[in-house]
Amino acid sequence: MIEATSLTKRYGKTVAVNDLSFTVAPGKVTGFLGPNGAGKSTTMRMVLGLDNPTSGSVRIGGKQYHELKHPLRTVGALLDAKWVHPNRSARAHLTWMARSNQIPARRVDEVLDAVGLTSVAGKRAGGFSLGMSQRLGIAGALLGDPEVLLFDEPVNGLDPEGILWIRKFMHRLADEGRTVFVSSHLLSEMALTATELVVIGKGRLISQSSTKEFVARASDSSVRVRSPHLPRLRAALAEFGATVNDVDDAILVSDVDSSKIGELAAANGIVLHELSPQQGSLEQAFMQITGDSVEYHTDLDTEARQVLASAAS
Ligand SMILES: Nc1ncnc2c1ncn2[C@@H]1O[C@H](COP(=O)(O)OP(=O)(O)OP(=O)(O)O)[C@@H](O)[C@H]1O
Repeated sequence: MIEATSLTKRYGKTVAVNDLSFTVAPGKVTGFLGPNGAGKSTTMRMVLGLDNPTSGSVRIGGKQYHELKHPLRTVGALLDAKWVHPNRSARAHLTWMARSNQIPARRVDEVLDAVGLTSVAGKRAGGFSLGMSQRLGIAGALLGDPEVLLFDEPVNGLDPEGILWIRKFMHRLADEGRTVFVSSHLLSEMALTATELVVIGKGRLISQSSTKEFVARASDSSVRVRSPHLPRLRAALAEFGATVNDVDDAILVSDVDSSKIGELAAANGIVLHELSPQQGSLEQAFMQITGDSVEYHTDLDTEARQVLASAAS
């Protein structure tokens, strides 16, 4: 369990994290979502005691990082996959980490096996692909067999196979009962990976909920309706206070749900050929909810377009 309470971090005039409170529960993958510069990395660094909060606190299993007796046995993290001496082999790197943290050497082979790096364990880490480096970073995070795991943008730059591997691995760790907290600015990716979402913008909490709830709350709640009696239906809906917009051969009805539209149509003897609530995407939800909190609109718009384009292709 991770608990942040009124967490605030200032760098000079920049407020990177602003009065942020959230909890991350065990047994689930919780996504930490926000556009670039929202404060995700700063928050993760504070969880890990790498940066001190200006005010507020963050606790892991009830303790601040510096109060943990065996930090690596409580919390493991992947912040920067390339943080490895390039001439060291994967095994030598992990052995060095294990030794300096009083972790038994046999754990090295266990974690190499867990991330599928056994066959290349003797090779120079400097020659690893990004995907292999991410696996090595994850192996390092798992060395102390910790209950809590933090991953900062773990799929950045990975190919589809690497992304799928990381996603499955996160689910496996959560199924083992661990607390898995993973940051990303990739909205579609988080929809597939996380069941819970902590969403921030400009350092502030925008929402904490299940991914499903987040999408439902913000998604376009309009209903698409087709009918051979559109003028009569339009009149009945207008009387009920609904907002109606024309699209192709249908109308999009807002402010009234689909069951009410069906009842109104039946009460007026109107035939319906289609009555379909419109499902919003995580991208729409994110854009709608983050709204003004987005610091770099242009970046986010470009990014959202890319995500939507890749999802559609
Ligand atoms: N060491 C620092 N000194 C000064 N400003 C910083 C420092 N670290 C972060 N910031 C600023 O704090 C804000 C939040 O940055 P942070 O890196 O935490 O965001 P992020 O959500 O992780 O974004 P990204 O995905 O781009 O890394 C940004 O405005 C950033 O410029």
